[in-house]
Amino acid sequence: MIFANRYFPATRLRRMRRDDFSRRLMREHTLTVDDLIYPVFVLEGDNREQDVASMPGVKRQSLDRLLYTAEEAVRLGVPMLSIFPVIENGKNNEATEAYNPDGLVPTVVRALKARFPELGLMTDVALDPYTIHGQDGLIDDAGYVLNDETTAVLVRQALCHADAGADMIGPSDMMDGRIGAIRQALEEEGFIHTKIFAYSAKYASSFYGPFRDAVGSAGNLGKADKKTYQMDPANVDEAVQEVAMDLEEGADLVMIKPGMPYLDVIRRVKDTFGVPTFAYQVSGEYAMLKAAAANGWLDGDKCMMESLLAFKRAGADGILTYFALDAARLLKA
Ligand SMILES: NCC(=O)CCC(=O)O
Ligand SMILES: [Mg+2]
Repeated sequence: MIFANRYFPATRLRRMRRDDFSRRLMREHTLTVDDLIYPVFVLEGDNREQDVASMPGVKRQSLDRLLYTAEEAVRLGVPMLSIFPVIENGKNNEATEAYNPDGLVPTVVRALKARFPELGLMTDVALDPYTIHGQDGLIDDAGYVLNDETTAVLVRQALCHADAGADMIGPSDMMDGRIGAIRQALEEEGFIHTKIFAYSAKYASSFYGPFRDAVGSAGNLGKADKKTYQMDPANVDEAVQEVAMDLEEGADLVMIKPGMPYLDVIRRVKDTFGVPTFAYQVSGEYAMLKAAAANGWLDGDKCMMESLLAFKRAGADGILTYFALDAARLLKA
């Protein structure tokens, strides 16, 4: 008999796997509620709630309804919400609504902070909800997204969110130099505690489709793509460079997005920098798992928990996920 492992049978790895107690003792990674960030979609107006067809279980809600969702997040111990606005009126080429102090996001932040001061709030800093063309920045006549002109608007947007009480600013736009510009402006205006959660390695992914349905930017974007500013899915050294720059410029936390198809990037970033590193399990990942579960092809709860644990194993400190409340409920049970 030929043994692949010459120590066999002295070493039987199945010995430790045989019983639940020994499996628990040797478990290397765990998922807890502290790892979860819940992205929410907010609508203008009152008493409004809409299902997102491609994201079963996810809703767009007006503020009065969102307060109940926030209350549930607090009850379950989820540390933070990430707020995404659905802008129905006021889109233009200059994205002026992005820094309106009485706009949807600042209004929602003030109301949530007043009601649930202990619940962390992150706001998205990017112009795609506010532009007619659905790009994350200002464009020139050829449709090219202008870096420095966009950054100037992002700075105004970030200050507007910080002034409303946002705990974390999440620039998701991928302009060069925007973390430094935002950090400098925050410092100058006295917002020294406002954290910057940098979407550092955001790939030009096809897994964002359902999100664009949710915020209603899919129609605006049409057939255009974001490849001149988001990263090429083929690259990983470039992600390291992106993260290095964002940290140098003053980011407090960094993100890799999407999640599950990019676990190698998470591991590389965590090992290289050892800083707070997060994954975004994006809308397309959520939709895939939900669709398979709805068909009876996968066990939805088990695959959800396994996918979230995989981010921890890959080195992530936490995960932005549309499953946050569902996972928190299971963890509590
Ligand atoms: N800036 C936020 C996103 O693009 C979210 C993507 C997704 O969940 O698909
Ligand atoms: Mg960058």
